[in-house]
Parts: sequence; structure tokens; C-alpha cells
Amino acid sequence: MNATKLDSVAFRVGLLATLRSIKLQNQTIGVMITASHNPPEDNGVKIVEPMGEMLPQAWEPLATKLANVNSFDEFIEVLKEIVESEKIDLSANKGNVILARDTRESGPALLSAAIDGVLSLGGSYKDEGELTTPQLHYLTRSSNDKSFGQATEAGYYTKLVKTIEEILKIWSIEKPLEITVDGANGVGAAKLENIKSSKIQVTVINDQCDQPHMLNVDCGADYVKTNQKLPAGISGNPVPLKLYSSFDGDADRVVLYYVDKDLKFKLLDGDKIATLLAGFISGLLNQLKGDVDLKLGIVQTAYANGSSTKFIESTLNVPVAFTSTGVKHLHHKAQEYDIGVYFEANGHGTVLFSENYITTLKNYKSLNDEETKVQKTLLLLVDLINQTVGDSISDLFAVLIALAVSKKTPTDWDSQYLDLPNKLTKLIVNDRFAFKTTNAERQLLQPVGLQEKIDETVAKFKNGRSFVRASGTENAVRVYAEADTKENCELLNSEVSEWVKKFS
Ligand SMILES: CC(=O)N[C@H]1[C@@H](OP(=O)(O)O)O[C@H](CO)[C@@H](O)[C@@H]1O
Repeated sequence: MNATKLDSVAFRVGLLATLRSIKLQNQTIGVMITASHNPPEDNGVKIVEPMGEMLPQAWEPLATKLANVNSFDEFIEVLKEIVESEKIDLSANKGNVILARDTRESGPALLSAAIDGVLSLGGSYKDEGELTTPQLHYLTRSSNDKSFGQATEAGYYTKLVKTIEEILKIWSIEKPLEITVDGANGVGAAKLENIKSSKIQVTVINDQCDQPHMLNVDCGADYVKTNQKLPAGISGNPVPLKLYSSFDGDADRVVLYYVDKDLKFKLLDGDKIATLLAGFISGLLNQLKGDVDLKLGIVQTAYANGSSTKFIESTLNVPVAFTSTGVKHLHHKAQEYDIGVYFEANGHGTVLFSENYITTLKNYKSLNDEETKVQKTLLLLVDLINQTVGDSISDLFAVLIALAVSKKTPTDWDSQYLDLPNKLTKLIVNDRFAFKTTNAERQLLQPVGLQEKIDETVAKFKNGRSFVRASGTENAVRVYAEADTKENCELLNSEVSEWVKKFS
């Protein structure tokens, strides 16, 4: 072990993944490398648990400690602490890790550092090459749980295509699912090309996956959501009322959009996906007249558009829970429901189904053929929608299936509710850690007095809402504002930003 290796967080993550596997009697643990935009670059190296989930909360402080060690001695101390507190028997097993990366330039170097981390404990590893993040989650889960699907990349496509074809057959839908996808010049673009079926017609644009410097350049889910405009490759010649979609760099986020007949851009973001899928599932459940008692809930963050929350509560009649930003919080909360729909507004999310959901529907005695179709579809959704993590590919097909089965056009979907104009900005401050929040990050506790100023400012605006929080991934503070008009939300955002500057 030398200083260079120790310097690398990827090395330490590889090592921690191996310890986790040893602790779990050699179950396969995943390591996904999607180096992020800002330093430390290695914060895009993540551990995937045996069932495809994120590192358990109990291990997070250990991971943070290990990531922050400054010397060899401290490193050894932290390692000892982990081994002792977790009662890890290093002689019993050696650990078993699978690794994958997206197409970013730093991928090979981080991969090699993570592999060194595995080997430093004598663990074994398998490099799965370039994959989307959710594909690595799928592979990790299927390596440990044979019933989940074949533990190969091909197995991922087979499961998805088979499920889509079955649902289309049940509803006698002849027309193939058709969509143009902006692949952000990332790994998702290449992977979409592998989905082969006469029932699926995907056109991929922004597919220069071998040009890492082109990743997200004028394209991708974040570009489309943040700028509220069409990506390169579509902006020149959009077809009115046709549905389009954009993925992010590692294909765990998706947004959809179209232009209306006047070529006005219309975004269908994570909030719209959540309401579509929740409405689709509850609509199907309502068609079952027998005894089915399943709890459906939607989980959002403070960034969800206020109109979406209102629509979910008053029209869909579904409860909404709020958590802090970051999918691990949403995922955790969604597990409390039989059908837990969670999406960040930026398109990161999925739908989780409980064991109770599966058993209830398997045991349900259909009253007629129509009910049988509904029952089968509800069960197939468990295979269609990635149960481990947000997945651009499977979320996209879930949306297309929901639209096709319920015979909705993009305009029908979009017109369920009208987004309130909103603006998200970021400010560089001296110390972002001085900003402490409560109530799912919707209110500030510190700096003392700032929340009162925000409240006073918000009160001046019709349908006004604004909140401030420190980013968890960038050295910045984010300011979100929404109000009745575009001008007002911009004004609210800038007034709140001024207060933030005064208090920082
Ligand atoms: C407003 C926003 O989009 N925040 C993003 C961003 O988190 P911040 O903590 O806001 O930096 O990155 C996260 C990880 O990709 C993502 O989950 C989250 O939604």
C-alpha cells in the first residue's frame, strides 16, 4: 500500500466494499464508478449492496470516516475500528466485488484504484466494463438473488423486453412503443441500442459515447431540465406533439418533453413521471373490485413543484411524504408503502413494490377477464420497473407503457396539472456548512434570522414558496423559488438570494 493509492477515495471504497462483502459472508457487492463533476472526483464511486440497494445508514459514518483519513496511521486506525465494531472475521472470507463504470475519462484510473482496494484485502473481483449505474445495481442483485434475473448484461435486456412484450400482448397493443432519446453522449445511449424488439422503436441521438468530452454538452436530462429547452439534435427540428426523452450521463435520471403545436417547449419532469405512474397504478388497482388493501404513497423533495404536490393530494388522493434531497432518503421512505413512488424533480427515481403487494396480487381471485388483465399487468410492473434504483431505461419504458395502456397522449399527461413557474440558482458562499436546515430541508435553522427574512419575502408573492439549502455535492448554496408568474419567481429568487448574501 503506497501513499498514492491511499490518496485515492476510489481505493478506499474498493476496500470498504470488500469488507462489506466479507461481513456478509462473501455475498457480491457492487462498486459503480461515475466520477462526478466536482472535486473530490472520487465522490462518484459508490457501493451497491447485495440486494441492489445503497450502503446501509449504519455504515455511512464508517464510509465517511474512511474517505476523510489524512495519514497512513489514521487509515489503519479507522480500518481497525470498522473490523472491530462490525465484528468482521478477516480469516473467514476474502470478499467478492463486481465493478463497472460509465464513459467518463477518469473511469479507467478510478477503476484501477478501486480494484487495488479489493486486492489489498485479497478479495476477488470482476470488472463488468462500461454499464449504466442501474445495470450494475441489477447485476449485483441478480448475482445474489437468482430469482431476480440472469446475472449478465444480456439478462437485464431480456427481462425488460420480455416484460414489455407481455404487457403489450395483454392489452392487444399492436403499435410498437416509439421514442427518440437524447443519450447525453453517455453510456445510456450505447446501452439503449441493445434493446431489440419489433415492439420497441427507439431512435437514439447524442450517442457519441466514445467521446467523453461531449458528455452532457448541450444535451442530457440536466441540461433540458435546468434550461427548460430542447437539447442539441432536436432543437433544430422538433416534431410538434411528439414525445422525446433525455437521459443523464450514467442513465439513472430521465426527463421527457414535447413541443406543442406552436412549438412551445413542455417539460415532463420527475414530478410528472411520479404522478403519471402513481395515477396509472392506482387506476389499475381501482379496477379490481375484490378485496385489495394496498398502501400507495408518493415521496418528493422540496424541489417538487408545488402544483404537483397539490395535484397528488387533492386529485389523485394519494399521500405525499417529503424527505431531504438525495435518492437514498427517498428510497428509504418509499419502502414504507406497498407501492412507493419516488422521484426527484430532476428525474431520478423509481417505484418500489412490497412483498405484500406481490402476495396480495398473486392470491387475488379475478372476477372476470378484464380483472385478470389488470392483475397480470400489476404483477408485471414489478419486473418492468427497476426495484433497486432509479433507471432511465426502465423508467422510460414504464412511462411509455402507462401512456399506451391508458391511451393517453403527451398532452393528456401534461395537462393533468400546470407547473408553477420556478427558478433554481446557486450561490457560492464562504461556508456552506453554516446553512443548517430542518423539516425536510424546507426551513433554515441557521444562520439565525435568515428564515424569518425568507418568510417575509415569500409572503409578498402570490403562490410564493422559496427555500435555501447547502448542496450536498457542490460547494454552493441552492436557492429555489416558485410563484404565480415567471417574473415573480425570478424576483422572489433574487430577493431571497440577496438575503442569503447578507447573512453569509
Ligand atoms: C437540486 C438538485 O438537483 N440536487 C441534486 C444534487 O444534489 P445537491 O445536494 O443539491 O447538490 O445532486 C444529487 C446527486 O446527483 C441529486 O440527487 C440531487 O437531486
